[in-house]
Amino acid sequence: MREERPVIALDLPSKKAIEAFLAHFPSDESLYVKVGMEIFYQEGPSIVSWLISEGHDVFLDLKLHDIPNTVYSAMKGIAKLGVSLTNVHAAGGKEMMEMAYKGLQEGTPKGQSVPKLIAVTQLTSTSDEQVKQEQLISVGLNESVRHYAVLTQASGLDGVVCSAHEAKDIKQHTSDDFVCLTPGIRLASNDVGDQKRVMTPSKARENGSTFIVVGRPITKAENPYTAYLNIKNEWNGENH
Ligand SMILES: O=C(O)c1cc(=O)[nH]c(=O)n1[C@@H]1O[C@H](COP(=O)(O)O)[C@@H](O)[C@H]1O
Repeated sequence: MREERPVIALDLPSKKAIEAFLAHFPSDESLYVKVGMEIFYQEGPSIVSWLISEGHDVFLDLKLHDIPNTVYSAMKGIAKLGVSLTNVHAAGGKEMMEMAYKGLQEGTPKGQSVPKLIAVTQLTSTSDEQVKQEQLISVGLNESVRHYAVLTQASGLDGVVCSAHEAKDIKQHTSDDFVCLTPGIRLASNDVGDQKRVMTPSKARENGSTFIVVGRPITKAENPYTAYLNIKNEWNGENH
């Protein structure tokens, strides 16, 4: 089911910076936030428990990619943190993804729900040219993304990270309820930055994204709450 709240990427250097950022939002507003490498490697798991205790849902984006046994053990630990969603790289392979899922299931404390698990196909900062020339995947980006999505589903995971450009094709080759979490979201007026495959919130909705992830257009905005609402309204088709 489509998540109505854009997931805010908390790509900030410290808990203090996150506190200052969240002060722009009404204190009773429950957000869906993403904890990624930048903040996790500074603050550790306590940043996750703090955000959850503040009433937010957390996507823990650590993009695990290692041998199956290491990913299995890491996921057993992640399962204890109470996050709603987490991820691995599909390039780690089917056995790694299956072990990641097993780790999450075994590590989740009784009575809690198992976090959703998704796999990164091709990063939204990657172009077709890079896929062909740097990764030597001659079939190109679209086919590589589709292949990873089908492999991810066959590994028992809930969905993938992809760009909104590929979401429609992925749903056709997997199923309607297969999660397509799409970063690289920009309003027509926003800077693209290092992203290559970008799309507006309304187009992402049309293409079947389940979640959109938005960082700098909100975190670097003069008024983050207004920027968040603009994106949220467009994502929910409420712009008139
Ligand atoms: O897994 C992710 O969240 C992710 C995958 C991907 O392919 N592309 C991508 O941009 N992301 C993350 O999504 C966020 C996008 O941030 P902005 O480009 O600032 O909106 C960053 O935190 C990235 O780490």
